[in-house]
Amino acid sequence: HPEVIVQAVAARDNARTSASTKKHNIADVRTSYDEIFEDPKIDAVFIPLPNSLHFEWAVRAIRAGKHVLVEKPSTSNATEAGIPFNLPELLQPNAS
Ligand SMILES: NC(=O)C1=CN([C@@H]2O[C@H](COP(=O)(O)OP(=O)(O)OC[C@H]3O[C@@H](n4cnc5c(N)ncnc54)[C@H](OP(=O)(O)O)[C@@H]3O)[C@@H](O)[C@H]2O)C=CC1
Ligand SMILES: O=C1OC[C@@H](O)[C@H](O)[C@H]1O
Repeated sequence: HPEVIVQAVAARDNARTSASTKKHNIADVRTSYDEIFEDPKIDAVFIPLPNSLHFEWAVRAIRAGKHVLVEKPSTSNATEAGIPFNLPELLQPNAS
């Protein structure tokens, strides 16, 4: 979409990630997910981590005030599934 800018990518292996981001003209590579959450220029995050990490990082992202697109399955069990969609942050205007 022309209004979407991929601002940054965060991953554990900076050298490997840089090869990929260069190919896609993404200049900004971070080594921690928290750096993404702390950046006010970033409105939304995409979470393509292994399944077991989806819940933890989706909740952290929502709590950081980001819009979240999380890969499926969004959580690992029924208990986790009830939590992200009921966080107080999602009651804020423009939350989704
Ligand atoms: N493959 C499939 O058939 C399907 C996948 N999905 C979802 O799509 C997304 C991408 O899938 P896929 O590429 O197979 O996922 P992978 O599990 O292969 O890759 C996920 C990435 O997460 C990063 N990562 C961060 N922490 C860890 C960790 N502790 N252990 C392993 N990787 C870690 C790695 O990136 P780095 O090394 O750069 O940090 C890794 O490349 C996932 O969210 C998955 O749940 C959904 C449906 C089907
Ligand atoms: O294989 C896959 O990995 C990524 C997912 O978004 C996709 O739906 C799935 O088929």
